[in-house]
Amino acid sequence: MSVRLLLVGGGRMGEALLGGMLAAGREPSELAVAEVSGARRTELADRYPGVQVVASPVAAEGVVLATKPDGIAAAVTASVQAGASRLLSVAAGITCAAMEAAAGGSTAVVRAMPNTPALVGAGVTAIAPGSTAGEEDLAWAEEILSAVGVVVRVKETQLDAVTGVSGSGPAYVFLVAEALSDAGVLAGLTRDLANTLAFQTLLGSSQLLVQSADGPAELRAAVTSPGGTTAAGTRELERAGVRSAFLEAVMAATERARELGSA
Ligand SMILES: NC(=O)C1=CN([C@@H]2O[C@H](COP(=O)(O)OP(=O)(O)OC[C@H]3O[C@@H](n4cnc5c(N)ncnc54)[C@H](OP(=O)(O)O)[C@@H]3O)[C@@H](O)[C@H]2O)C=CC1
Ligand SMILES: O=C(O)[C@@H]1CCC=N1
Repeated sequence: MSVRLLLVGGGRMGEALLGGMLAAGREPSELAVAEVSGARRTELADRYPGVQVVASPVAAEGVVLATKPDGIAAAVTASVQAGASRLLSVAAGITCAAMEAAAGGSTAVVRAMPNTPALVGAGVTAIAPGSTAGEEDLAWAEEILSAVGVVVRVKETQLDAVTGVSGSGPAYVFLVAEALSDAGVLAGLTRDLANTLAFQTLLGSSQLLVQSADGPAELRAAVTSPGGTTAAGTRELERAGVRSAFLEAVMAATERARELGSA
């Protein structure tokens, strides 16, 4: 009997999607994971009882491809041979045209760029259709991905930039969290206390940003008292080129996504 959804590649992103979908109420028996690593299969089977964990693709109504970009073509071929008629890839850089060529038929392809906060239902994913994918295929992808966060539709040409901003973005935020905590320790706080302050500050600021009618510049102004502590701290961030570093980071990640697609 075929499962409703097969995930090919049970690594970090694959597990984030799997965990997010289960937390959102998907039945484990609807899901299967194909994963080449035996050790990883054991981990996944232990962590997600009821989900079928296999070494290679099995028959499924739809397939989510979450291998590394250089493994996508082979995973497409294996999934189509196992009977998939609809594919959703989360791989950075790999174009719909490349996947359609590997599928070699009328398989509908949707390309997506999610991020790991999917694991806690707070992801954001951009999706774009391949040449034969229609409204039903996009709605199918949205149903899967909206279980783990916000979904937006974009043009495929925008997906490499999306990768630079939100696909890779959690890593930049975690780096900020580490740095803020390290700074607290430098200023004399214990690590536990510095972590609590840094992490809750990121969480609270994000919630304020999405709930407020004000944008980031207004919210930052509200923290910055004339002649006060925040202005003194912000001067150091500007002096160190933090704003420019973010611009360069996103451009470098966007360019790397393009390279992965042309390799
Ligand atoms: N991590 C992230 O935050 C995000 C990742 N992505 C995309 O998700 C994809 C996966 O990334 P990530 O999870 O970080 O990588 P991982 O290396 O953690 O996961 C990939 C997994 O797929 C396995 N695998 C490789 N080939 C096959 C195959 N043919 N069949 C089944 N399993 C296979 C790998 O095994 P082995 O290691 O033994 O090869 C590995 O366990 C990438 O394409 C990436 O661009 C997209 C958005 C965010
Ligand atoms: O680092 C990567 O290539 C993947 C794609 C986006 C986030 N992680």
